[in-house]
Amino acid sequence: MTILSISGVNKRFGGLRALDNVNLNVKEGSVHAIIGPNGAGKSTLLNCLVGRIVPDEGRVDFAGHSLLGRKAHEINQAGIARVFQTPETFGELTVFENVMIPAFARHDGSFRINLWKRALGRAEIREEAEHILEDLQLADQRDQRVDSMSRGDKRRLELAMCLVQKPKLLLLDEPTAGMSRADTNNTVELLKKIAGRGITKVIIEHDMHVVFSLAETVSVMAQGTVIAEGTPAEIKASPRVQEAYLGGAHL
Ligand SMILES: Nc1ncnc2c1ncn2[C@@H]1O[C@H](COP(=O)(O)OP(=O)(O)OP(=O)(O)O)[C@@H](O)[C@H]1O
Repeated sequence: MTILSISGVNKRFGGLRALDNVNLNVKEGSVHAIIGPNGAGKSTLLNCLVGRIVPDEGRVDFAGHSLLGRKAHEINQAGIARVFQTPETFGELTVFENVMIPAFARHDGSFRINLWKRALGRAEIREEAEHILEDLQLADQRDQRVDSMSRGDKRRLELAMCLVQKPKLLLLDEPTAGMSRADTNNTVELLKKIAGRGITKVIIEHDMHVVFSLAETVSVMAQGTVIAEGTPAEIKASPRVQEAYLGGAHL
């Protein structure tokens, strides 16, 4: 069953067609990667899914409802969470406090930095937060201030902050960008570990090792449109993808 349906989406920036009739369906429970060369339109498309950019034309439907015209927090409450290229965490708070904020928001609908203290009084929310820290191997850093953490750890924390919201759809924007090979492999293993939870994932990623280890379906974008879609094996074997993606080099 399709959980996310993007059809006929166009977006222009002045004279530039950043998205040109994009059509893309994501199957519920799947891991769907979107790849493509720089400037292909991947981030613009992702921004259309979270209410940061409004397409000029087209439809974006999630679980049968249009996302267009909805504010970012409404989209989040509808069950879509996003992990950014640059981690969006609260540096002056601890790891545990950071996770308490979205955990509380899931129960009470408001995502505000000063609310984590109120959440402390709620045992079920505390337990959810502790549990997610265990899962993402952050329990040892529970009481550490976030601004003293490495970038890789911050990204893991951001993933925890998304997962504690129990999203239906998780959008991962280059989850391993800037990471060492060891941190990348660790992130891939964590993402595999959470794969069994029925959370649909859309992942934008340049690292083909990550894409081919995780994705069941790969859509390839070039010049604002989807030029190919298939399994990792089909995409690797596609001459059109080789040509458009790397100017003829092999993936
Ligand atoms: N706010 C904006 N104003 C003007 N042009 C933009 C804006 N955002 C994106 N673009 C342009 O739209 C095109 C698509 O950009 P986008 O960032 O979506 O590509 P991308 O596939 O995500 O690239 P990358 O892999 O480098 O992140 C590019 O030519 C980019 O310069």
